[in-house]
Amino acid sequence: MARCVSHCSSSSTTFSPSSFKHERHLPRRLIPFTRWNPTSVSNCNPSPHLRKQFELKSSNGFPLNAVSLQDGLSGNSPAKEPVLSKDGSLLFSQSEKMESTISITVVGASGDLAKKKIFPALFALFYEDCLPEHFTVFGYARSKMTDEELRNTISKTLTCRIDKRENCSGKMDHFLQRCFYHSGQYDSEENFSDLDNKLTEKEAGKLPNRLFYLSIPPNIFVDVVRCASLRASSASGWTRVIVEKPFGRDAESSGELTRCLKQYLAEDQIFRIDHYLGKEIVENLSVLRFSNLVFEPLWSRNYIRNVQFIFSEDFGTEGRGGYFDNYGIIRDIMQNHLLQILTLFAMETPVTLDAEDIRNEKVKVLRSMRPVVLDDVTVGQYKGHTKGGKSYPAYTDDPTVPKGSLTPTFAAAALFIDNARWDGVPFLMKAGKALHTKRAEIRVQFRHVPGNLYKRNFGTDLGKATNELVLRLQPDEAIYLKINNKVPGLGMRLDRSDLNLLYKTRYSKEIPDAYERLLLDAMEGEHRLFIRSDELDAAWALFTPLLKELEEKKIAPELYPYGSRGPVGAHYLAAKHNVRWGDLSSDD
Ligand SMILES: NC(=O)C1=CN([C@@H]2O[C@H](COP(=O)(O)OP(=O)(O)OC[C@H]3O[C@@H](n4cnc5c(N)ncnc54)[C@H](OP(=O)(O)O)[C@@H]3O)[C@@H](O)[C@H]2O)C=CC1
Ligand SMILES: O=C1O[C@H](COP(=O)(O)O)[C@@H](O)[C@H](O)[C@H]1O
Repeated sequence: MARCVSHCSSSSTTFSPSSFKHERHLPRRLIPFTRWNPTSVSNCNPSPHLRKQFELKSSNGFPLNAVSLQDGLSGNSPAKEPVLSKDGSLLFSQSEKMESTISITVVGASGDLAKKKIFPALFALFYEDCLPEHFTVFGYARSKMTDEELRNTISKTLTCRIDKRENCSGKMDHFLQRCFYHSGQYDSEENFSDLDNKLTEKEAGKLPNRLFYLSIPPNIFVDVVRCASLRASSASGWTRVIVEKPFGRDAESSGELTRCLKQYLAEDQIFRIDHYLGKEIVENLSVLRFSNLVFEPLWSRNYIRNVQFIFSEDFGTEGRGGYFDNYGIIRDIMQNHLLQILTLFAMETPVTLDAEDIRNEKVKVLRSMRPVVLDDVTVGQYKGHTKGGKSYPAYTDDPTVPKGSLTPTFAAAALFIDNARWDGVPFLMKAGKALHTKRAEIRVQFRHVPGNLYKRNFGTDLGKATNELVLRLQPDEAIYLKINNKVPGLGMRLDRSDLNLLYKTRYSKEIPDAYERLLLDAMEGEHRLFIRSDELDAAWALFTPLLKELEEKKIAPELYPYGSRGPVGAHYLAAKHNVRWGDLSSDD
């Protein structure tokens, strides 16, 4: 982060804060409810007329046009307040209905994430008619490439998510024709000026809105934001920046990064992405809790014994060892993905579904939590293993990983929320690479039924008699509840069954990738699924002391074989808190 510090200090005298044009937000309640159709949220497909009027909908279901029209005030003229008609709909003058366009610049377009996730997500949005009529996609990186070469590269990863989709190849061609490439350095204002010229040309006099996606290593975030803000931000529309993790390595470096970004951007222009927040089941977590009477009353220490957040991958760092070794599994998965889900799980009912109301509740959870302590953590690292004649490498066999590295590829931790709702309930996290399976899930283990009448029928293992609610994020999205029931017949034998909502059998429509939802929300200016700076600070405050201690004390991770269930230390940790990992139980 040393570079960031120098930019910050030098820029504070040179540039005015927030060179990007600030956004103005229309209070959500001013958006006419008659036009909010929640059932169409995931199904863009607006009529061509609506698309012309920029009728995008975010995952919250709000139409975009209300935002884009008022965002599109030209120059520095003061914000015009929207006028409400008698029926509550918004009135705009004809001159304000200027056609707008969005330019999406993927910075780091030659990289892995851009190819694997960002371009395919943009194409999927285009395929589903979720992008506005006028849009352009630019790739930006140092690699030399022509427009055609970029199109060739990204065409290899574009897929119509379901086979045999109509017009897929035609739509791909149309999409690719909107994709362009500009080669430049990340710290060159001149190169960003050239990009600005190209963007302006493609915007063809329409109201320009610009979205930059920073799909680059974090040490160049601030350079890019500086150059883009000074040379390539929109003069009259909005400018927004999506920032990929990692947001620093600890509280200090993250705070420094935030300060540097805020030299050029207002908080509402920054979209800190955590792609787990865009996953379907994570979106469903709040719906499950707050729209079903049967769950919310149980959602507390009175009925819940423990909650588990589990992430496992059945492959190692493969190719990303260089990045990973500087971060480790706690920063890569726990401090962000799992902690974000935990806050959504544990938060109080927000006042509304607005981004600020939700994020306020999430911050309260984080601030009520105890910092994680070493005694409540176990770390591991995978070692080489041979199975069925096939050899699997150790983490330290990766040529980009320093020999003797102590970086954990596995961690388990117990966390606690010291508030009235969750006092004493262990929230366990477990995350690991090169394990026996790939999955991510939330498991909620409920308490025993008091004075259980059927104790006799369960035998001695009362742990099995309790209910467990599982939200499986991946693979095969599902929500299931383990219940006890009687085996049919004349006897009285009890069984354990799943009430199972398995998405693939319930819904024929395919589930969008998390990046689709998040990109759409960023275009809409919807921050609900992005991380606010105070959330980030609070998240780092929980993990920084632990991370420092692990590094200072050079804690050696427990080795576990590639493809195994992880180190045995995770079981001791769970047992210490009277917990059994649900994913390892025999009836799962
Ligand atoms: N890949 C993934 O699955 C995930 C990635 N991320 C994050 O997203 C961002 C992008 O990831 P990913 O695409 O894997 O990253 P890459 O390492 O592939 O980098 C992206 C591009 O940045 C340029 N670049 C790479 N290293 C440097 C450097 N040291 N200095 C200057 N430019 C460099 C390269 O482009 P060129 O040389 O052409 O300029 C490269 O193609 C990172 O912040 C990463 O942590 C987050 C979640 C998952
Ligand atoms: O952010 C990251 O996520 C991926 C896992 O994402 P998923 O959506 O495939 O579950 C992980 O592999 C990577 O290490 C991490 O940086």
